[in-house]
Amino acid sequence: MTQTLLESGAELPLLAIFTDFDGTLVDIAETPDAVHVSTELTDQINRATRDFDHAFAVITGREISDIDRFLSPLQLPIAGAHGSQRRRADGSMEMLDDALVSGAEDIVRAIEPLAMAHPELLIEPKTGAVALHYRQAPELADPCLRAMEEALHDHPEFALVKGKMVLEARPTGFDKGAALRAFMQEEPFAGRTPIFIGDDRTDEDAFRAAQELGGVGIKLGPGETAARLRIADVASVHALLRGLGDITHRDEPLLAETTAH
Ligand SMILES: O=P(O)(O)OC[C@H]1O[C@H](O[C@H]2O[C@H](CO)[C@@H](O)[C@H](O)[C@H]2O)[C@H](O)[C@@H](O)[C@@H]1O
Repeated sequence: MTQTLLESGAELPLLAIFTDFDGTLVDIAETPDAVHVSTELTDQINRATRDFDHAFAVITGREISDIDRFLSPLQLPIAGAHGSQRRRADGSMEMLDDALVSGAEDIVRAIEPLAMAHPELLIEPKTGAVALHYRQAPELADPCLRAMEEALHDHPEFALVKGKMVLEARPTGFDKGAALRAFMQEEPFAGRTPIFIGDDRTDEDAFRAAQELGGVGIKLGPGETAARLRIADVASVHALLRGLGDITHRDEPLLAETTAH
């Protein structure tokens, strides 16, 4: 993509970078807590926030507190739990309705019997959302689906979303696309060209939103997608962020000017 932007002869627009976390910034691991976050990655994200004038945000299915813990000491703008939690660039939080918080707690209670009968299953409760993981027991995908569908039957204010070996309940009306649009109305994102990088079905809303706002979606890995561009793997995402940062950062030009003699 860098090449395309440069070859077009146009000036590189000011970019707003949005990225998914699991499967995009870090490789997928066997359990949610087992992901590896290197100090190189936190250093690189720190540098990216500077390169993109702080217009760098994570839009994830995880809780905001989870991402803070993994990327400590960084405190980025983050949309968590698929957009139902949001911390703006100025640090202020968008508050979620109490009814949705207790609705998610109800859903946890409804699926607990299945998880207790099968200790390989993992419930990840979130503020205003719930994930049911079956990576350790793929054969339980169908019973998990039935349990989530039944739990959501009493909670039409929640939608079921399917991720990588996980079923999630998130409040209707919230998704990663809506979160990206909300960021794009605020400083320091407003007026910039959005790029969203993600790897999963739940990222499709954000690919579309970025592209409708004049930017581009970049899908990691195979599979049908609305994203206009693809990238191979997590290492390539890190390289792309580095490369874009290098050509964007105005104080440290990638190419030094030559002195005429
Ligand atoms: O939107 P994302 O940042 O991609 O988050 C999606 C979900 O990621 C986590 O689960 C996934 O990653 C785990 C660790 O690699 C893996 O064990 C699991 O099977 C995946 O589904 C996270 O636990 C969820 O809360 C996120 O919604």
